[in-house]
Amino acid sequence: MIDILKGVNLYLIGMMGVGKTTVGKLIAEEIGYRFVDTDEVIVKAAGKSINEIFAENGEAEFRKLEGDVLAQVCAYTKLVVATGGGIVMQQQNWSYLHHGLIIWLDSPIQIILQRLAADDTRPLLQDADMESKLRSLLEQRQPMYSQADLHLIISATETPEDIATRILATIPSILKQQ
Ligand SMILES: Nc1ncnc2c1ncn2[C@@H]1O[C@H](COP(=O)(O)OP(=O)(O)OP(=O)(O)O)[C@@H](O)[C@H]1O
Ligand SMILES: O=C(O)C1=C[C@@H](O)[C@@H](O)[C@H](O)C1
Ligand SMILES: [Mg+2]
Repeated sequence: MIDILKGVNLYLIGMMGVGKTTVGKLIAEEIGYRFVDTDEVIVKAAGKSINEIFAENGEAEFRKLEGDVLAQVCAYTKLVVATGGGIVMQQQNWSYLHHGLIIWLDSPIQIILQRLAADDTRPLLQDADMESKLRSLLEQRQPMYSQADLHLIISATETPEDIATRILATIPSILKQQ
């Protein structure tokens, strides 16, 4: 795997809670790549949580930081990059994502709702009606996510290890198409 990838970065995109961070770490470990999470880099650089950045600086500032981090990250090779769920909405970010292989982790909203019901670390989901909020975000983002090189629909019973294995098994066929 490591040989056929030739150092090309893997970018995981998709909605909040779909498992980009969890699965990304497993893939990186498996193929000997380094793991980077754009959300984690932003939090470290800003010295505050994502909730605090949204509350104190606003979403627009968060999106600017996110774009800056992505621009820096794509200068490196041999990375698995877990991105924030909204990274796909800035057109400029696609010029960076297309430097690597883009993998869309997609799962039914009900699965995401179950996972994030008790999680208050995602400012965009601090809404009385989390389900409607998720649906409306997905509706806006779906056309962008669908520009990925690989679209993986995740079922409720698949473990992060299953998903990582499925991604790695599929990569050779996407590389051939390119
Ligand atoms: N396949 C899975 N099965 C069960 N739980 C999972 C699975 N993948 C992720 N989780 C759990 O769901 C939660 C969200 O996962 P994770 O943080 O990896 O999502 P994310 O896509 O990185 O979200 P964000 O865009 O907000 O960063 C975590 O608690 C994680 O342990
Ligand atoms: O889907 C989104 O817009 C977000 C997802 C998270 O990864 C964080 O980047 C932040 O909570 C925003
Ligand atoms: Mg994440």
